[in-house]
Amino acid sequence: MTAARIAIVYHSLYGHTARQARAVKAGVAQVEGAEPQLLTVEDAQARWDNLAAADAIIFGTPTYMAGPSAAFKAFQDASSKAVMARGFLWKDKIAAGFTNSGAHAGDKLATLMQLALFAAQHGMHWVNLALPPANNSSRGSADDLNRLGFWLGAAAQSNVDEGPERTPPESDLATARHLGRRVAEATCQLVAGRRALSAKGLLAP
Ligand SMILES: Cc1cc2nc3c(=O)[nH]c(=O)nc-3n(C[C@H](O)[C@H](O)[C@H](O)COP(=O)(O)O)c2cc1C
Repeated sequence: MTAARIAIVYHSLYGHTARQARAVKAGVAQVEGAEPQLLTVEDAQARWDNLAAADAIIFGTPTYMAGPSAAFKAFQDASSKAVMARGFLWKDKIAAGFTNSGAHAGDKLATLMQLALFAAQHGMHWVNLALPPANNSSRGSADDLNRLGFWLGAAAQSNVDEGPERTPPESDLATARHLGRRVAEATCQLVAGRRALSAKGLLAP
């Protein structure tokens, strides 16, 4: 069986989003046949061929000033020349996203929307979170999966006076694992479907 290759490209200045990225990777690794590869934005810009060979790319960045961090944006901008101009190399790959910030809302939605638009510019298929919003009733709690109530991707909140060994909380890391697992499942289905069509000579070039 051909493995589904899933790259996770992220930036993290202080380590909090890096913890979230490792949780996404752990979720991918839960799915048989899925091979995660964790890359910082700096690594990724030295290994564009790795990303071109991936079946899915999950993008992760802290929310800084209501959007992706400058380092993540530099990676996005570099992809114009290294990916789009070289022949739309990410077209038809699966994409998803996650972000982490200090405030509970913190304008994280703006970051996830920017990541989804970025994926659309590359012709990728966006996979959402598919979890009900939680922590929104008298029976809810901050321990709930998707406690921050996002749909487009996985969100995490890190207290600004605590290091990454203490924050984000386990509920946000579990939400990140959920996203990784969901992307891995969707990617394995896509890879298997393409292989089946190819065997029948029905896959469009
Ligand atoms: C330049 C800068 C801008 C920030 N802007 C936001 C923001 O718009 N919303 C928010 O909730 N937190 C904001 N924060 C807090 C960070 O998102 C938060 O500390 C996050 O955990 C940092 O992630 P990192 O450790 O992966 O770098 C900002 C922090 C910095 C340094």
